Amino acid sequence: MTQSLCVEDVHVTFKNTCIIDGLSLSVDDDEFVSIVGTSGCGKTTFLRALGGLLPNSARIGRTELHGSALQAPEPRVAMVFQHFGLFPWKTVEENILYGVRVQGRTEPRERMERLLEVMHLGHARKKYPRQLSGGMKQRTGIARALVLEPELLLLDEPLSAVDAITREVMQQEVIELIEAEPRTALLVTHDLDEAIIMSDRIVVLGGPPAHVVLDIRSPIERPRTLETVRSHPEYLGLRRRLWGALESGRAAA
Ligand SMILES: Nc1ncnc2c1ncn2[C@@H]1O[C@H](COP(=O)(O)OP(=O)(O)OP(=O)(O)O)[C@@H](O)[C@H]1O
Repeated sequence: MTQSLCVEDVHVTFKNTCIIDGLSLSVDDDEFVSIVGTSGCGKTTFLRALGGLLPNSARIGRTELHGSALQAPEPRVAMVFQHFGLFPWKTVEENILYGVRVQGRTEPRERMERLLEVMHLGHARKKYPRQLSGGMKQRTGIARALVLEPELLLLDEPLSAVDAITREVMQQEVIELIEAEPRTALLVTHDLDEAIIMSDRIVVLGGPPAHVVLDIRSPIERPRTLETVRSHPEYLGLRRRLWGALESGRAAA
């Protein structure tokens, strides 16, 4: 496996408060890694550091994607946000194509059509975000990131604002998308089951300040479905280990 993302000794400080204290992580090409940790430990801050969304004065350390530094938002990296981040005055189709247009790239019409189809958004392509359910908004957010074919996909609790049933359906959809089109991805989630179902590897952060408590490769191989993961003999043991690490991360903070 080739290394895709390399994070070395990253520190983030806001107004003299240390939020991330020397975090290092390397991620292989096409590896799907989940980051879990108790509320406020610094997970979103870590993703924002990778997405180039923090002022350079707030962070030090090395963040590289395929050997070149990540310091500012760039086309190689796409982020999906918890609260969708859609432009209310643009239709589904316009939202999906926004990044492509900003980058001055040729519109990948065929790719967009395929994403509209797999994300069940074809019928809603001319609708505005106010006319969509939470699930449809987030499908649009995910399609907008994937249409860019990013080298690194950052997902910040993308499914936490949708109801439990939609969440499970979308977990499966995202798994299928990633399995059909492998991609290096980091997912921040509070949900241990979501992390287990979606990931090749799970990193538990303690804090603040954020630090790695456990970094574990999943014993449950792809292809994963909700069904096969929950009935897997290693599932409960893995869940217990993650839970223990979360508790110790909180205790040490
Ligand atoms: N721009 C900022 N200025 C000052 N403090 C900040 C800023 N952004 C985040 N913080 C602080 O950094 C800490 C970590 O926040 P962060 O959102 O990264 O945690 P999190 O683990 O993602 O939390 P949650 O799971 O609740 O979303 C918090 O104490 C937060 O108040």
